[in-house]
Amino acid sequence: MKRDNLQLYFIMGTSNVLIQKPLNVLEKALQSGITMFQFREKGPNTLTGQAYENFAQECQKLCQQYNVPFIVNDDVELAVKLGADGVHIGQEDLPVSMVREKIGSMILGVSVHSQAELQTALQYGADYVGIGPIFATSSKKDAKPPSGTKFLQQVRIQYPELPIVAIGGLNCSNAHTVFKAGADGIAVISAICESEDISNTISTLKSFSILDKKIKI
Ligand SMILES: Cc1ncc(COP(=O)(O)OP(=O)(O)O)c(N)n1
Ligand SMILES: Cc1nc(C(=O)O)sc1CCOP(=O)(O)O
Ligand SMILES: [Mg+2]
Repeated sequence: MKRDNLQLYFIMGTSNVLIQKPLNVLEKALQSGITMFQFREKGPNTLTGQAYENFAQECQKLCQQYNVPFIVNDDVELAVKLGADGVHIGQEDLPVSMVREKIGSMILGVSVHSQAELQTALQYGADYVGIGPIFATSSKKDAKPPSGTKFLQQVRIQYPELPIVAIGGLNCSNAHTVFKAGADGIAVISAICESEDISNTISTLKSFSILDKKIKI
């Protein structure tokens, strides 16, 4: 996995999309330039059983068409079954060591909030870390209190080459703060799911990254 893949990491499940069809939102986001996708079917009235698996597969197929990595949140068995590109886990999920054993060389993303969690993630070969919530979020009901950018800045100084994605309450008005703090990218749900103009939102969010700045020069 390259650090560039984290530039604009879109996370979505059916409960995040109220008006449009979830697959239409994903396709529009892919057309508009998201660089990574996480299937996160969590929250109220979520799909289960075969419908859950079918929806995951449809998301995966779309990601493959646009050559964007397809990452599964939490569900390691599903990721292995579908041959996903990777898995994202947090501190309440299976231990990092166990997940690495189950997924082999697939991409492994781990949420970290402290030095201890970071060291464990690195010890077992996390490919990237997720740091958040930076700002308040309404998309994760059990989210920790907003952390701001201090920990993110510390981790960047400590590990200049580590792929880091920031998450939690990020939008077109505040995303610049996390790129400035050293994040390679941002992970968002509501900024895209609730956008009235997905294409414009995505180009604005990406414009804060150094990758887009390099292209413009
Ligand atoms: C990119 C990214 N970062 C953090 C998270 C949060 O993971 P986790 O703490 O396991 O919470 P859930 O998403 O499982 O509710 C994430 N999913 N993605
Ligand atoms: C899935 C998730 N994880 C978080 C964390 O802090 O670990 S915050 C979050 C929700 C992000 O959604 P939005 O972009 O709508 O704030
Ligand atoms: Mg999790």
